[in-house]
Amino acid sequence: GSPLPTKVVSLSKLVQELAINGDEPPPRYFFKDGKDEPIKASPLLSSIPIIDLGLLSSSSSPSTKEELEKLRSALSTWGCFQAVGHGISSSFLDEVHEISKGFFKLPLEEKKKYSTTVDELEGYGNDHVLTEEQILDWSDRLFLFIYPEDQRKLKIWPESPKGFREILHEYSPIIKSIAELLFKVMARSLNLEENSFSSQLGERVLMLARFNYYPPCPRPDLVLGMKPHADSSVVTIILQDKEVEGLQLLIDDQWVTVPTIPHALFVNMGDQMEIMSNGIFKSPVHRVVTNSERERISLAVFHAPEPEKEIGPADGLVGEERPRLFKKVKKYTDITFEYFQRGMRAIESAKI
Ligand SMILES: O=C(O)CCC(=O)C(=O)O
Ligand SMILES: [Fe+2]
Repeated sequence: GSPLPTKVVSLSKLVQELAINGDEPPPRYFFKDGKDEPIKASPLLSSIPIIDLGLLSSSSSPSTKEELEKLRSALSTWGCFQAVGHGISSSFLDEVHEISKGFFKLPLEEKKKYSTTVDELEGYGNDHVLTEEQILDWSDRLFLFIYPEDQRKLKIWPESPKGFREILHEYSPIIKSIAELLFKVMARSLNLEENSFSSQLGERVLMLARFNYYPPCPRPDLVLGMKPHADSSVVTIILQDKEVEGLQLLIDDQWVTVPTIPHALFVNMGDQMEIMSNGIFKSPVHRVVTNSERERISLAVFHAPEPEKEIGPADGLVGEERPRLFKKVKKYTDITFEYFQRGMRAIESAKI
């Protein structure tokens, strides 16, 4: 299994159960106490970069070079981009979205067969509660490890809706190969050897799928779907809801909404990529807001190194003009959960 690093006091109630009657959310969910500014977004001043993966995967042509430059610039300013030209059919992505939705639509008793427990990360549930003060997120989740393949815990892979498992088995290698392509082109964009990042990560990388379900919330001004955080992953690849926005990025101290682009994949850097790139690529702080009318569903896939691998700034990125910013880290994800629940950034602990 995947034991949690810190002592978990309890599991919180499923948000879906709280959302049924449209009652006022309990104060434990109030991210804002009503005294400060309510939760809102600022207008997006420049748009989030859109990168064509098709151009990046072709061999050197002038447009590949241009796209690599665009990628480097996107990752060193925003730390994220919308990926198009990824080669996955729109109908398959729709199927992935539909089965995710289908799972959360199942009766509660059916979903509870896959429930997480106090000492497991995997499964269906909600926030693991570490302290009484912890502010809870307005979302339910289904967490499943998809790699290493021989560690898939099929007994908690939902049997319904029909086709769920098959679709996740099919989606997993596709996302894995996109991540592998990204590691290569990210290295190339920094004039490094193609395997500079992937060789640090090892053969048996961990990949974790998180299906996020955000029910409508009667108090979007006070309650967040997911608290501000940066991902502890190397990269995260998200299939966003096609219709309902909710993801926001913290850019220059302002929260800006990520627009939905049907069938694009939203890619963001995690802290471990910020570390490996010696701070050149940014791991953006983001959050998810709620809305009172519509539910929202997303599927995030997190990519992490083989657990015994130590990762650190790539050699080619450390020099006289660019001092080493980070220590080497190992099992980085284990430390981040506690930082997150305390509202702190784990990457601070890796800084020299
Ligand atoms: O729901 C989303 O779009 C983003 C979710 C997220 O940030 C996460 O799962 O870490
Ligand atoms: Fe995230």
